[in-house]
Amino acid sequence: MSKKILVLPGDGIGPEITRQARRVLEACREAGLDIDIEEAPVGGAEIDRSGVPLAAETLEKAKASDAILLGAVGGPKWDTMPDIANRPEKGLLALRKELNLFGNLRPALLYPQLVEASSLKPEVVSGLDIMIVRELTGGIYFGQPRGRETREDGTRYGYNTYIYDEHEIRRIGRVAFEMAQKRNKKLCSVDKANVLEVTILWRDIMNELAPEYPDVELSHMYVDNAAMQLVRAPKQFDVIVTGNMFGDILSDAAAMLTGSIGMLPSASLNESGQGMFEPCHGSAPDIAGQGLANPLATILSVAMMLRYSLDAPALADRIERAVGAVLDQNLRTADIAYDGTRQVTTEEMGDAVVAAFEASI
Ligand SMILES: NC(=O)c1ccc[n+]([C@@H]2O[C@H](COP(=O)([O-])OP(=O)(O)OC[C@H]3O[C@@H](n4cnc5c(N)ncnc54)[C@H](O)[C@@H]3O)[C@@H](O)[C@H]2O)c1
Ligand SMILES: CC(C)[C@H](C(=O)O)[C@@H](O)C(=O)O
Ligand SMILES: [Mg+2]
Repeated sequence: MSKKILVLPGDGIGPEITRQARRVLEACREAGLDIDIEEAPVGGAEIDRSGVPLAAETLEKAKASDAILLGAVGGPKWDTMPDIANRPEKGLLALRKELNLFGNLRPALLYPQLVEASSLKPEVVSGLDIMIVRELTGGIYFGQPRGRETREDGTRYGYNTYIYDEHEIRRIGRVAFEMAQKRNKKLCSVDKANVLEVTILWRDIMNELAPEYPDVELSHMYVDNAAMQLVRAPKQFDVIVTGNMFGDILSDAAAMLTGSIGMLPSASLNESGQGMFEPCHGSAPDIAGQGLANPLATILSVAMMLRYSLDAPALADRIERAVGAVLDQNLRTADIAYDGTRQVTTEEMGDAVVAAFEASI
């Protein structure tokens, strides 16, 4: 039976980058992948259409899909909406929560052709290959109580709750240990256990899991130090596991090691292997509609979809090789261009990846 793919372009550069990624998906269909592709609005685009960031019928379609490809949501047009619970980002968070996509994989891999595009020295980043495993459906993003209120004396205050229970920590811990087993067998758990009780529990649970994975070397690091180490000596890391908010921040920092935020794909998975695949970056309103956006993070997210949700690892390899081939041809979107390379538009980059994909076997 055909696998169902739901494409949610979203806002800003979302439609531009998903258009190119969808072409790669269609090239996979030509190559024999049995898929049906459907598209729906989400985020600001859906607010403009129906008043809410995620329509009930889109959520139902998402639940019934084998995999979802999402561009990005949000933008200045909706940033002043007073009710944060109805902003574009809420559509994305609701999808993650409703589909129970707790396991977020964010691989920061430096293509050797992009060593010079990174803002760090070549010797610091060359050969970089890190996997950040971010917990995605809990922590301070979803903890209750939360709100903004005003005291009797007129002082306004806001609050959120940073909470994890041991089951949530254990299940993301297992994802990370298993990932480390398939890689270089080093796992660094990032927390703030010197200050926050919730992360003392996080550290305890990681330590409790460790004996089940004797081949994996577990270490712990405070998040402030981890941010520093990521730019000082990133190659010390293999797999990093951390909570929702720390993972959000550290993955953007890791993105720059790979040359650009436009290079970092992601997979968000639930226990049954269903997944949502999206670039780590946002809707980039500053460059939207100008053909400047790098579609490679989204295209590489399609590769992750094939590997993690559609059981088509050979096609995933083929997409990743096609991206390498395009970089070998010296083609670069603006964010990764430098002297001696040829700057291309979002669409030209898509053309080149599709051509390289079709030319390979
Ligand atoms: N997953 C998502 O949907 C997601 C993720 C992050 C931010 N957002 C939303 O996006 C909006 C903008 O957020 P922001 O500016 O903080 O972050 P952003 O990631 O959208 O942009 C940060 C910077 O990186 C650049 N950039 C991002 N993606 C790029 C690409 N593919 N190619 C070239 N350059 C790229 C942008 O031009 C900008 O200068 C906000 O509304 C935010 O909430 C959405
Ligand atoms: C848009 C926002 C809700 C989202 C997050 O914070 O998770 C984004 O920054 C990301 O990294 O996917
Ligand atoms: Mg983010």
